[in-house]
Amino acid sequence: MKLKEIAIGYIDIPLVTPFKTALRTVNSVNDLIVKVTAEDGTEGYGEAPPTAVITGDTKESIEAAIRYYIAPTIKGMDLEDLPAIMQKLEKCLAKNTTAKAAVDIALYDLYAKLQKKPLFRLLGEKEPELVKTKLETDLTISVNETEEMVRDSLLAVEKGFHVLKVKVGKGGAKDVERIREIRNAVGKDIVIRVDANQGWTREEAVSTITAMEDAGLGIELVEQPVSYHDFKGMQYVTAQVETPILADESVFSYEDAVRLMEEKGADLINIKLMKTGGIHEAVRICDAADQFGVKCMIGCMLESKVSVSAGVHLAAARSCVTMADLDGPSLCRIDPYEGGPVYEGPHIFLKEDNGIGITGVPVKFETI
Ligand SMILES: C[C@H](N)C(=O)N[C@H](CCC(=O)O)C(=O)O
Ligand SMILES: [Mg+2]
Repeated sequence: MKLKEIAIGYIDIPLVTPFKTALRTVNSVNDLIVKVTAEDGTEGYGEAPPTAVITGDTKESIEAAIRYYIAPTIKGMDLEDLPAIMQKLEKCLAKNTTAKAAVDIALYDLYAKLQKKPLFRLLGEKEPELVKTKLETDLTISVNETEEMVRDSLLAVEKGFHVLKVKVGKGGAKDVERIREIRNAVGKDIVIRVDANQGWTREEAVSTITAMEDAGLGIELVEQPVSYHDFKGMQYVTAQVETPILADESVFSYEDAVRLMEEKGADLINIKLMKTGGIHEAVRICDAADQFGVKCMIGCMLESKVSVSAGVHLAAARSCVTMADLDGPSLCRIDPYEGGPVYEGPHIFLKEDNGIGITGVPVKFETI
């Protein structure tokens, strides 16, 4: 069966509240959606969020990569030979991981549908007895003035979330105050993970995390304390503090992940499909994490339910994935799609529908 057609369109979904990190502020999810169609009319969907501050990929660069490089390279290829398509996708242009991820996800969705299997069952064939059918995601608390963050944290707990991913990285001493006040408000049973999004220097990271430890704030982990450039800084912070360090912006590829695990640049890895260029490379990172005995998070950018669902399927399929930061759909004001994993507060339920499970995508597509 050949890949007959590739089409693109856009979705624009307002957020419940502005999303604020040490790197950016965003008010809506404005993403490119990809549709791939097989000769028999079966369709697969993918999504590309332009997260320029992390991946370097903009709306314009994503569209150009798919329109002028990826689509002409893979159109007409044999869908039964997915590895061959993935190799062409990887090699037709360097970097551009977001555009590659959107197409990779759409192809996996289509491939699993043609195999008549849910994607998580297909990806979980290595260890079928360990496949999960239910996940729990955290909810992100944007970085703001402390009072607002406390209010948002209490609201999240009221909605049933047990794990908060609190954005910091805007002044070490202020960050300790933010976490202290949130801990006082939510109590000791709520899990707090902290994401600095590269906002600290090495020294600031160590003093800030140590202050949180000394104050007994019970932090589960700290994500990406220093710049993604600063590998030695990641090693330094990981060695100096007790709290586990999770690498996010430092790890895009399999090679990044292996170096980090070999050279102790972090204790844990946040795998995001938009950094890896899709499921294909993310699976390789999971295989490496299995070998090193390192636990992973599957995370997302600010994305809606098409691509986040692909992350959900991968998280369900692999036992090295013990943490989910897959709250994109929870941050959106509406869910415009039909089908896909079911979100109920913090819980995500996998269904046995073929592929990713998304059936209705309200987007005006242009065939390219
Ligand atoms: C949305 C997710 N919970 C998250 O916080 N992801 C960020 C990057 C999001 C973005 O800027 O689009 C992260 O883990 O750093
Ligand atoms: Mg992060």
